[in-house]
Amino acid sequence: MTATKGLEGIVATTSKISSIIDDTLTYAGYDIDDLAKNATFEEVIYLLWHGSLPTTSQLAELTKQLADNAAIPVEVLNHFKTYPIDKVHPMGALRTAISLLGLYDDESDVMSDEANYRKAIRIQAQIPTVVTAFSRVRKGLEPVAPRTDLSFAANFLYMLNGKEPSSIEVEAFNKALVLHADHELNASTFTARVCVATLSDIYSGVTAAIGALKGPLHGGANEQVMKMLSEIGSVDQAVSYITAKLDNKEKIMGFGHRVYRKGDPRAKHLREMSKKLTEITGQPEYYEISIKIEELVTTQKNLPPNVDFYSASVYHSLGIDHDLFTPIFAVSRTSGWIAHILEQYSNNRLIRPRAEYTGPGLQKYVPIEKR
Ligand SMILES: CC(=O)SCCNC(=O)CCNC(=O)[C@H](O)C(C)(C)COP(=O)(O)OP(=O)(O)OC[C@H]1O[C@@H](n2cnc3c(N)ncnc32)[C@H](O)[C@@H]1OP(=O)(O)O
Ligand SMILES: O=C([O-])CC(=O)C(=O)O
Repeated sequence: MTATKGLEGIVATTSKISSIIDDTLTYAGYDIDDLAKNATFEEVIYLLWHGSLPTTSQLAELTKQLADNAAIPVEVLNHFKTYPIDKVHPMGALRTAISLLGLYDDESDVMSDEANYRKAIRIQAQIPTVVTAFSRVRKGLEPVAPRTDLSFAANFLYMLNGKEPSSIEVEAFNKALVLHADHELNASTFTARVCVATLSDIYSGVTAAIGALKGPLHGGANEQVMKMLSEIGSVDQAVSYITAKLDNKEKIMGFGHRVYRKGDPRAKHLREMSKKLTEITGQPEYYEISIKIEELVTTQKNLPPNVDFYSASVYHSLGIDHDLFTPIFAVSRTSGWIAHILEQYSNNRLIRPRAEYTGPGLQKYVPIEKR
């Protein structure tokens, strides 16, 4: 038995949900470029969960189900108030809150297809409420109740800020949600599938996935990108900052990818949005610094930006706190995690690979007084 470090190139499952072939990303056969330009996030949820785009009535039904289930139990809201609020990262709060939501769901451990679909709706509907309510509670503000007349993207920004977003803000946020929704067998999705392949419940699968997304080599990179942009501060500082990091063999967050070689097709949509939004907010430097970093890292390391790179300046331009960037990734990726969880249940086998043993040879037990 020989191990493949990081399981690189190992095909671990079949899936109908999304594919990355020759650097092209598709959701159920639809090119991400097409979806990013045309689709709402609600349509993408339907596509990932059902394998086809919804009709008008199917979309209306899903939208209503999401709206009807968006409120979260008061116990979860009260729980936030018990957290050591100034020390808690919102990804830790989110991981705990999704687990907690499972305790208040009467169907948490009911494993029928119908119950699993109802739980899927509840989790997808409630995750924006959890993220936005936590954000407000930690600032001493009252949570804003979800509205039933706004789109998923608009409702998130409304619950976060307590005021209706502009159309360009909704367009940008919807696009970001569409672009982050699914990505084949990335680390957090694999985690979710491993978890539920033991026939554990959906809440456990999503909680486990949030834990995996949190790391800076995966979803946590977007917050780190913003930290880097803030540290650089102006275009003329970019060369010395990036060169020093690369000379020091440090990774530049938001660059590189395990699967893409020529580049991440999602990045260009966010680059375009970043340009537009930073002009509107009067902070074009964040876009200009990003462009300079891209030029440096692609020429010096031949590494293109991934989805996390330009999402940072997009979310910053929407006025979103930097430590909410990764929870927002989770809000979107929940749609993909759930699609994969349901697919795993539908054709399940325990996921249990082997390890190549590299420890000592056979030892004889030595009594403690003789060691
Ligand atoms: C949504 C997402 O999860 S997208 C990814 C988000 N993560 C990041 O942006 C973090 C920065 N990027 C990385 O750490 C990596 O590119 C990963 C984790 C995304 C992919 O990593 P892997 O396929 O395991 O590649 P690995 O980390 O082994 O890197 C291969 C080589 O490229 C270098 N490299 C990879 N990414 C970077 C980077 N961002 N900056 C500088 N060098 C890099 C490595 O140092 C390594 O060099 P070496 O062979 O000289 O040691
Ligand atoms: O696929 C990956 O390894 C990481 C990624 O880009 C994603 O999860 O969107």
